Amino acid sequence: MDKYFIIDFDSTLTRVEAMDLLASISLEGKPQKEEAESKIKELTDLGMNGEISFRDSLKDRLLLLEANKSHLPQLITALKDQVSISFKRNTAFFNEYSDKIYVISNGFREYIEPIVTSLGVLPDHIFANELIFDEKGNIKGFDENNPLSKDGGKAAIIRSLDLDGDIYVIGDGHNDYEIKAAGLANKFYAFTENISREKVMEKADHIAPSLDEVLFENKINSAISYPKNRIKVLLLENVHPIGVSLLEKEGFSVEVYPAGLDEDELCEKIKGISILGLRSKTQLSRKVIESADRLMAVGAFCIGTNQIDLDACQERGVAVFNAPFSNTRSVVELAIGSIIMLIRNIFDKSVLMHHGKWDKSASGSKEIRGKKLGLIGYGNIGAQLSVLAESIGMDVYYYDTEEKLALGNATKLDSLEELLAEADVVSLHVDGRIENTNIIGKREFDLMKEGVIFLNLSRGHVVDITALKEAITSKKVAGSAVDVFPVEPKSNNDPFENELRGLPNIILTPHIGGSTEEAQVNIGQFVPARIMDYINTGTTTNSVNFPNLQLPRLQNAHRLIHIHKNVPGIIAKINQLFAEHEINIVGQYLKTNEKIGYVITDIDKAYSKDLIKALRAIDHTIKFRVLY
Ligand SMILES: NC(=O)C1=CN([C@@H]2O[C@H](COP(=O)(O)OP(=O)(O)OC[C@H]3O[C@@H](n4cnc5c(N)ncnc54)[C@H](O)[C@@H]3O)[C@@H](O)[C@H]2O)C=CC1
Ligand SMILES: O=C(O)C(=O)COP(=O)(O)O
Repeated sequence: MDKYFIIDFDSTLTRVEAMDLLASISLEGKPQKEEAESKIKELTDLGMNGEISFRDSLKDRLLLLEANKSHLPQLITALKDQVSISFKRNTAFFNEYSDKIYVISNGFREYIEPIVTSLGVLPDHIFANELIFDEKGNIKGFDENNPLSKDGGKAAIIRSLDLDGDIYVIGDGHNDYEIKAAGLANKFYAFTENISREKVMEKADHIAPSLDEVLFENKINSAISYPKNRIKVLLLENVHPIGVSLLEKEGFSVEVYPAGLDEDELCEKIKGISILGLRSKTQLSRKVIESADRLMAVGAFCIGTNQIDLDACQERGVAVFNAPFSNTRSVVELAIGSIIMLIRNIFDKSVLMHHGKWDKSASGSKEIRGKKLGLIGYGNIGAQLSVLAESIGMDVYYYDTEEKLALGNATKLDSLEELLAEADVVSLHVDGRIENTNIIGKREFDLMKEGVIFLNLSRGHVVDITALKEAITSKKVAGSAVDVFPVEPKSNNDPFENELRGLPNIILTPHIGGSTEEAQVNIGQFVPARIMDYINTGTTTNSVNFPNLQLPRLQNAHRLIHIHKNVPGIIAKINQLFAEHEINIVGQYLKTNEKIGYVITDIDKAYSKDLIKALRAIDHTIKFRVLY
């Protein structure tokens, strides 16, 4: 059975309503511009939602336009730029199916024809209204005999075409749905790439956020291998709205959840999810990863990735990305602020003041100038804190298990013990690997100077909390700032339980080291960009568990992405298959790490389904996908 596609013009084939655009051109410089434009928009919506008759809407809008023939070339040029993105990328569909595609619009042929014929639509497959001009070229009305100027006009056209086959209508308006309502179409696709009208979506057989979705549903080759709206994204823990909107703009179906989820909840929720976004709270365990059936990528919208079982992700071919330095500065500023507050006992004094007590005294209050800051962990945060602390007069010492360049005048120490004995202020900035559990406990506090200031803004499990409590109670530690805890509440509605509560000169903060607007915006932009690069091109730059490959944009080729266990001979097997299928390789990129191999092969356009089957069947294949 042949399939016919009936496509609407305004807000479907183009991103805008042509009449709105014409109004902005014809009313340019006129005092009534603003008022007229908003009335035109209102009338368009009323008509599109089926709340007033289409004819009335059209008539009233034309009157408000005050347009002239001379405005049309400008309108056509502007509209060419406004062809909907998914239509623009699917010109192959228009060429291949030209005898099956009709554009039926209540708009006007004068501007529709030049736009849609340039896409490949045949002139006699375009049905639209026609303008009437007066002798000065002013638009004075429309041809009232044209069926499209009347309500039910689209259905009348379809009836007259008498098409022999299945009819699929793609449009954003109520008048498109009317074709289906008249029993003249097999399916009505509500097209939502440009505008989503609730009333129209309610009536639709299928919501199509892009033309790719319609083509995919009808098993027609589209310009992209898989419609983006079918890729489900789940974002947990209040990811910044900018991150949400970037992923939505990309066309993914995004669900957001404000808090973390525990293991069992996540095992359920992760089903069907292709991209998971989380922050420091959500534990992404092996059990969760094994419950996932479509997971391709994980975005940690933070620095730390210790909450994610990276090995399990790797074994399942799930690439993990993070934002390694988007909130670094925020943590550093909190550390500097905390050191000054603690060394002056400001918090306790402030609490006393709130209780009406005036305790003016210099006893126990010091400057930070000339004090020794001991940094444990000299990574991104440690190193930046080193620079800032030095610039306000501290003497910086650091200890890192890896060889690190000393910045400014910082002094590298060879052991943790040396550092603990030296520092007036100890600040922890190690990563959250499991081996770092309780690296600071009773023994380490004992090694510190009397009256030391101690900060942990890294991860909760690296400090033995009971030992810290004892060190504070015994006055060994004179002040402490703790931002991270072995157990943290799942959301703002859950209580905070910890034995450090109520101790003197201790600043407790709810894991907000990275919680500044600047940092969250940075992260919200950084992580989606990495994920989109990965999904669209296979690029793995900044992935924390995949071999890092920066790939060129795909041009006129198919990209085959093969992830496999790193065992000998896989690449040979892949290439042998290409040779057997007489496939010309345009480019090939390979990188491995200890566990997996990542091979990207760009090939000429033609390939058979058998080749894809054979590639998937290679032993030790973890994941395989095709991009084109
Ligand atoms: N409180 C908060 O909101 C935030 C906390 N963080 C946490 O801060 C920590 C540091 O972050 P970055 O500096 O970006 O990480 P990084 O990975 O750049 O630096 C960590 C450094 O610690 C060193 N290291 C690891 N174990 C060590 C040990 N036992 N002894 C001495 N050195 C050790 C590593 O060699 C590395 O140089 C991480 O745990 C991260 O998760 C990060 C951002 C915000
Ligand atoms: O970036 C990190 O590693 C942090 O600890 C900050 O985590 P958050 O995004 O606040 O859950």
